[in-house]
Amino acid sequence: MTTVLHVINPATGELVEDVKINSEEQIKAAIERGHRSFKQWAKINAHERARLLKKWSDTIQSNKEEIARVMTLESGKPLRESLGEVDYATSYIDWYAEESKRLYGRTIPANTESKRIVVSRQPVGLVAAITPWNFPAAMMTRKAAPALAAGCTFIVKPAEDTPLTTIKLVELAYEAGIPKDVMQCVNGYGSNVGKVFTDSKYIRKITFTGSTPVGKLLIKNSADTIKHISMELGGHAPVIVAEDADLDLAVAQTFASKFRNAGQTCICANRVLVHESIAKEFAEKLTEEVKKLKVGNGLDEETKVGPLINEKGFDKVVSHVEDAIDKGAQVLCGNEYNANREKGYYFVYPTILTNVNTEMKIMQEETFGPIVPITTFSTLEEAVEIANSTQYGLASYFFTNDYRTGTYLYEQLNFGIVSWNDGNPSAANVPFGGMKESGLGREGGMEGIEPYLETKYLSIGGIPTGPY
Ligand SMILES: NC(=O)C1=CN([C@@H]2O[C@H](COP(=O)(O)OP(=O)(O)OC[C@H]3O[C@@H](n4cnc5c(N)ncnc54)[C@H](OP(=O)(O)O)[C@@H]3O)[C@@H](O)[C@H]2O)C=CC1
Ligand SMILES: O=C(O)CCCC(=O)O
Repeated sequence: MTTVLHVINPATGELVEDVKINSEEQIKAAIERGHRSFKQWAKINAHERARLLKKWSDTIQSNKEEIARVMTLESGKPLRESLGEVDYATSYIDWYAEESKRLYGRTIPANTESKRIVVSRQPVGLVAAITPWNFPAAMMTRKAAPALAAGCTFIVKPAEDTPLTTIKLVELAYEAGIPKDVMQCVNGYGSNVGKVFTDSKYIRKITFTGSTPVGKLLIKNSADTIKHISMELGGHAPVIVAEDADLDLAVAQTFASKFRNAGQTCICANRVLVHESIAKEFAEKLTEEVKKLKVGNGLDEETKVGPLINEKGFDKVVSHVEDAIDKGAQVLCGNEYNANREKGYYFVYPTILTNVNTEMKIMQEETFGPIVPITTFSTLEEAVEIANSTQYGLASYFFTNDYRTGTYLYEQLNFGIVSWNDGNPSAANVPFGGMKESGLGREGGMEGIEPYLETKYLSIGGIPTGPY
């Protein structure tokens, strides 16, 4: 039985570092420490918690280049994107440092003169987070920051492919003065650590970003101890380009959405629906841009698209492309690979497919790769029907300059995120999250701290109603 995780650079297949796997006993001991430290941490006043979070954010920023380099080495994303992710990660810490000071309660007018009613918020307790490999920094901080801001203690298990960024972020939290038992990191295989987390009575909340099947399992396994849960799961984002859309804007924003992190994001454009009158022009313009993308090692400054994370991800992407071609799709560019199973690297060249239909896997499942399937529609009703015909409900995009079309699409699309003429809706100040099988709860914005809080009310009776 192996005792380490081999962290592999997906651009070269070379070992970056070995990370020790924590034993079940070590994880349970970490959980107990997190539980014990909760009382103390919850008591610290909100301004002090905010100060420590701000210091953590500043400490991360002071180490930005080093963190970004580690992120690129373990995840393969282009260095410029890793640098951007460090900023994105600290934006959540900064946001929740401020929000911690605004966890207001309220009073309720009582139904008798002899009573007073006060409502307050308190932290849920020890929070366990399981994070994915596609955003190793931001997915951790957008869970850790609201947890700590609310007064919860926190324990995280990063993805086995990308533990190094998280380990570094936790070290920097200690450097910033956050107590060791308040934020902890444990490493191991998802199924093992996940079970220890869900079985523990000390963990009061599980927060997860990853695939829908694992999310469902965590929900089921959390039932025995009735944990709070937040689930940010898979997506299958439609892009609708209406007849009157600004075509250049639609092309540029679809491009931006699709190729971030080589298409390995849960909100990236997964199927593109273009009005039949402009589909040819849209596809040609997009192909022209896509052909310019340089695929390569993320450390190379020219690289715009890095490798896929691993063999499993590569196999899924290739199977979607092959299935589409078998069923009649045409390739406008791409459908080329530079992969070596023995050496362990998997590059997929950005691919555009047309003549796509809803029978193809690529139109039904999350692809997580740099592939753009384009299909056409003739009426908006038809576009909405295709867009909504999925079990997912995370992000959706549309392009139109007509406010009536925009209002109609916003109201009809069953997605937690609806993005109008905008390919990048992510930000720390907005409620990110999905409907249907894309998840439960929201991360970011004022909504993102709610899942870390319990509501408690105090009913005071016996208050004299006459002269005192
Ligand atoms: N919403 C999103 O942002 C993401 C969506 N996905 C989707 O999922 C697909 C598969 O990616 P994959 O990496 O396998 O996703 P997973 O859901 O398997 O991995 C995400 C996290 O969950 C952990 N995990 C895995 N199995 C369990 C388990 N039984 N109990 C508890 N935790 C577990 C993983 O740990 P470990 O790494 O040790 O397995 C990792 O930390 C992708 O192609 C994509 O479609 C993937 C990642 C992020
Ligand atoms: O893909 C994901 O799981 C993370 C969402 C990225 C974002 O916040 O934009």
